[in-house]
Amino acid sequence: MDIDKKVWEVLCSEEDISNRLKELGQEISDAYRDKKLYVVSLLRGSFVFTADLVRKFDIPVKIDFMTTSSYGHGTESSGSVKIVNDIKENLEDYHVLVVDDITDSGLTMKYVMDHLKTKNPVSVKCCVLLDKPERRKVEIDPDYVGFTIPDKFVVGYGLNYGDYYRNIPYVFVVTDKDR
Ligand SMILES: O=P(O)(O)OC[C@H]1O[C@H](OP(=O)(O)OP(=O)(O)O)[C@H](O)[C@@H]1O
Ligand code: HPA
Repeated sequence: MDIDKKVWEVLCSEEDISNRLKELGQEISDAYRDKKLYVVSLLRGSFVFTADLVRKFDIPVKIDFMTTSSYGHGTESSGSVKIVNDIKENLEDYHVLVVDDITDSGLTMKYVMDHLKTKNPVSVKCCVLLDKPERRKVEIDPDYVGFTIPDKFVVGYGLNYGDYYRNIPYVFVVTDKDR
């Protein structure tokens, strides 16, 4: 993708994201009140979303990070998910909530949730900012979703293209200038 020959179309503005995160934060706080909650955030893409989301919780929470990788520099999943860095803590007493920026093919979230279940937590659910159900390759239906989006490659707010643009504070779609 030659980014200079493209236009950026905003899909989720900073205001859209901020408003939706307040709702999600409240919903998740209500669901896990009086439960031991452990957020497992999937690096690198989820660092922005996780930082903003957990600050909307009004309940105590432990937070740790796993690093997963499947896309490399491209716009298509390699089909195989690698856990580059795993959780070290014993999760047996905890309700785990996996937080990621996007569920696309679903391969990453399915693989990580299956992996975390082997650590015998009380429960495992997931929360994603963006859900792209048209691209699913495995069956997975995220428990908490910020926005359901069409089948477009999206960038910004943690999501990268060629390792850039993660720092853009909104989500945008890149399209051809002459379309
Ligand atoms: O549903 P899927 O098709 O598996 O795609 C979703 C995953 O792909 C991206 O991660 P990536 O492997 O690109 O690593 P990154 O988090 O470092 O960007 C994204 O952050 C999700 O974790
Ligand atoms: O649409 C996307 N954009 C950026 N990274 C991604 N990883 C999976 N899908 C996407």
